[in-house]
Amino acid sequence: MAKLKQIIFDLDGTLIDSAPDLRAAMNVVLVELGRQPLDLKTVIGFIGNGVEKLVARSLAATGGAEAQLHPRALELFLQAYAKDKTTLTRPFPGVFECLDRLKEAGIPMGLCTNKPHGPANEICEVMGLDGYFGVISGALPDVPKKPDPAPLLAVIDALGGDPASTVYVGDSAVDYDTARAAQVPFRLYTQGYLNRPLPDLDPAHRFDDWAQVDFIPER
Ligand SMILES: O=C(O)COP(=O)(O)O
Ligand SMILES: [Mg+2]
Repeated sequence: MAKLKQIIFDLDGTLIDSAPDLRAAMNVVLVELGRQPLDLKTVIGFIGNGVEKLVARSLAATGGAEAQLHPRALELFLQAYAKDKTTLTRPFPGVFECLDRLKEAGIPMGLCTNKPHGPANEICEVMGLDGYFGVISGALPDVPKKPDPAPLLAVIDALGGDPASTVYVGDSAVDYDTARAAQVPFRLYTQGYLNRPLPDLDPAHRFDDWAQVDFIPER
């Protein structure tokens, strides 16, 4: 890898443990539709490809994802999540200390998430994460999502860097696929929402503790 110039993070399952609020909002929808609520582990398995997929997978798991039901379920989900985005959400241990170290080292940082752009920005603000990032990029309608490399490449560009000297830090196979497609070095946080094994990923490129990880060893 070229000398690290900038670092970009995924949000859900990487910096924040947001699944409990995603599950709560999803269960508001399911109960409203007369379906059974889902447990946390099941919902975690559905996170990573954006809210449209989360809703579709939750419908499929509770009686069927009829195409005509999806838009209404998505609208109900977004309403419920807008009301209650951070009540049960917490940063993973050591995240802020790590971001502080990188900020002190003068490393430009960005965020690239499949969470919708509005909620992603609001959550970062409420949780005090917004001050670390030069760019916060969330999902927008009709714009490709990860694993398409476009959103990650756009953040790299906006920060003024290039793929080879960037690290993308994520928790999912979607993030891994995105980094590969963008030819960006990748680090996996193993305590997030990984729902597909990544046998090709070098063990040295995985970490399970934000307090221990050193993204800039070549300093
Ligand atoms: O919204 C999702 O499905 C996942 O969001 P993430 O890209 O921050 O992990
Ligand atoms: Mg994630």
